[in-house]
Amino acid sequence: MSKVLVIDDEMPILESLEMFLSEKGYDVRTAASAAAGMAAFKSFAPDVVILDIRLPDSSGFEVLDGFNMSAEPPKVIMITAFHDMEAAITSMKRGAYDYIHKPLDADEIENAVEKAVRATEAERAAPASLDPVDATLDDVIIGKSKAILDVFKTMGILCQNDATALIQGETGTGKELIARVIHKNSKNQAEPFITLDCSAVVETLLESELFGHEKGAFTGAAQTKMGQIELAGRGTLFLDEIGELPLGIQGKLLGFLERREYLRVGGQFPQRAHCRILAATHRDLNQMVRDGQFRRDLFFRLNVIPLSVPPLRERLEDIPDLTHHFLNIIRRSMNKSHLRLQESAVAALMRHQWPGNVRELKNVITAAAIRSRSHVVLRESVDAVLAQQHTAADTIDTSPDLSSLEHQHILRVLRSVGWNRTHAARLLGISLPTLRSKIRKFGIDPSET
Ligand SMILES: Nc1ncnc2c1ncn2[C@@H]1O[C@H](COP(=O)(O)OP(=O)(O)OP(=O)(O)O)[C@@H](O)[C@H]1O
Repeated sequence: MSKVLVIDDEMPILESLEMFLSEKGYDVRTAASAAAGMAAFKSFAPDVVILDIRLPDSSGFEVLDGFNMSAEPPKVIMITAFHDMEAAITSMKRGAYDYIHKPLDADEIENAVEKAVRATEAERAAPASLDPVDATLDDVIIGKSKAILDVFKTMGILCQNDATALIQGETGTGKELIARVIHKNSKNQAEPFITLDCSAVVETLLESELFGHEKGAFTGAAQTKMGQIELAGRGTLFLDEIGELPLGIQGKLLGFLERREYLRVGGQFPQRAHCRILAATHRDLNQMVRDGQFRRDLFFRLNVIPLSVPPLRERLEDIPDLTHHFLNIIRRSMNKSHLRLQESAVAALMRHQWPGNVRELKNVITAAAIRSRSHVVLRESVDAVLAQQHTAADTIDTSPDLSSLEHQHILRVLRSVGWNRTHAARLLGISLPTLRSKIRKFGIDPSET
């Protein structure tokens, strides 16, 4: 039988909670002060404590700190009479499991206690030994599926030479990560790796961004400026979203790839370049060639060694390893070395279709971990994040408020592209800076997944 301790100085609350929770099958003790609460904690060893923030002899926060210093801290549900933002934030920051305000709602209390008990049980059921956090979490590509092993093979070839390559795959499949890893394993690894997102720069500035410009080349060109090709030195220039390159610049890029020479905007003397070009796109460049939107000759010139990254739904068997990897990253960034995922949650992750691919998986695990107030990310937290995503994608909002519709729609599009702002801006038909300002305006956050 799970044990619950209630600490509150209001007798009616103590009595009603004792009766209510006993009826629900819990072993309940009560205490009317901080001192009595600490004494009961030591003798009774509760699984869950319901703790009022205002107590006659001390603050509930100090009692909470005391519990958290014990060898086996209980799950603490803080309660307060005030709708107080600061108290709620302080409680969660100081390690409370949940926060509820008065007047107490029976269902809310029951749900919170049940969830806290389940979290405790999951923690006890989890293996005692922890996997050490891997030192190499950055720039590693996780996966053992046949599909990803094929990608590794092509990468191996690309690491031995400096051939141009085109990396194709849906949004969030890891194209930039792959480019970075190729660079890190190539002979010029000490040289720069520079990313230029072709869709994020307005057409008029793209040429100068790529090739640089001479002083006075156009209004506002007060100084000679190096382009990304020059800045990359003997390293790698990663051209992301190459499918968005305007046709005029496609011709100039082709000329550069063939001669390894280029002119700065407004320049007369060709510059020699040494960097390697890796390009990526989520679009079907073959189709774009057929539609006359992408130059055939440039496509063949880029696609010397094609590398196609399969969507996550075609390599679901990689999900357990990816999940483990992202959990390690979260452990490190949240400083929670004990964090782990309930085993049944992985099964739930393997049933999802992942339109936003690996980026979406990473976001879902992060959101579930942030929501979980225990060392174990419960399956129900993962389900809740996935369900929320699903609902947001499917529900037709009937709200008459235009601004909230805009907020919802932007959120929905961002989710559908795995939070890739560039793609979202394109789908929404607005510029990237406009999208950024709307994200700020509506306070949109990836943890809202
Ligand atoms: N196989 C993998 N192993 C580990 N992390 C991965 C893997 N694939 C993707 N990621 C992670 O997922 C996120 C998205 O990856 P990345 O930005 O490389 O995708 P992308 O295909 O370039 O996306 P986009 O087309 O939207 O630009 C990154 O945080 C990346 O580190």
